[in-house]
Amino acid sequence: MALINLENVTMEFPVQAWKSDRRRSSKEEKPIGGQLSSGQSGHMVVRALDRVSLSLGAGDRLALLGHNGAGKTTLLRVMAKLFIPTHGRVTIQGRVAPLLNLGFGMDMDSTGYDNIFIRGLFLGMSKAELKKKADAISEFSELGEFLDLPMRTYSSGMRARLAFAISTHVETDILLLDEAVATGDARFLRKANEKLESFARESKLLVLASHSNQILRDLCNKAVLLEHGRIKAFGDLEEVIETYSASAGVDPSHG
Ligand SMILES: Nc1ncnc2c1ncn2[C@@H]1O[C@H](COP(=O)(O)OP(=O)(O)OP(=O)(O)O)[C@@H](O)[C@H]1O
Repeated sequence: MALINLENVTMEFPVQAWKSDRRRSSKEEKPIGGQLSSGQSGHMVVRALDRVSLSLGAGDRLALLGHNGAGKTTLLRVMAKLFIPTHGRVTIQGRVAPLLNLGFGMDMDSTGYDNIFIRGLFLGMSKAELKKKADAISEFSELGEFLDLPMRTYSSGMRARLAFAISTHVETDILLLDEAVATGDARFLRKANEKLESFARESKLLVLASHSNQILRDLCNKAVLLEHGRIKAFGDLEEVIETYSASAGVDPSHG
């Protein structure tokens, strides 16, 4: 079973007392960020998502498009239940694998090998499942003897390799992906991208945020365009890419 249902979801972040005398002419103004305003309590808030309603089921591979700060990552985090929305309802059915922040659920003082179990359990895998998969994960990470050393001794690329290897070996119904997760050296990056593609194709429901039309075209069949936290367009991927490209004044065949 794979289902995501969002009803009127609004996400506001309180921000420090904020005062800006900046004035921008409408000519200069480019879309950026969520909506800055005064919230119900009178404190300043950034409204990152504004009454978002969305219903997704098995077979849907949704691309999230939008300018910097449009709300893509916030939406993924709400779907992963890492953020509880300020208003609205989120219903998720099925096992969720969030590939949003690869560092979540890792213990820097434990060895790389132990972290396979720590992060694997955090992602919802059972001990028995992890025992079966530990060798494949170790092999995919290519960390060899380094797996017996504490993670704090790893370079950031080595940490990313291990986190990536663990996350992509989870059996899942729903995969939530932020494009920024694939990292490492050039050779590992190629291998990581191939793994990501096969992982995305196997998962029943995929939501992917990316600024690369090529990646979105490879993996997705539907799209949402967000603008200042609101859904501006939803539907066929090519049509939404066209709408976004037209509003940003760029060629849809690029990127
Ligand atoms: N923890 C936070 N505290 C305050 N504001 C936040 C927080 N997280 C996100 N925001 C704000 O919410 C808005 C949406 O941010 P989000 O990261 O979801 O955008 P995005 O579409 O993923 O952007 P990008 O393409 O640049 O990664 C932005 O205005 C951002 O400043």
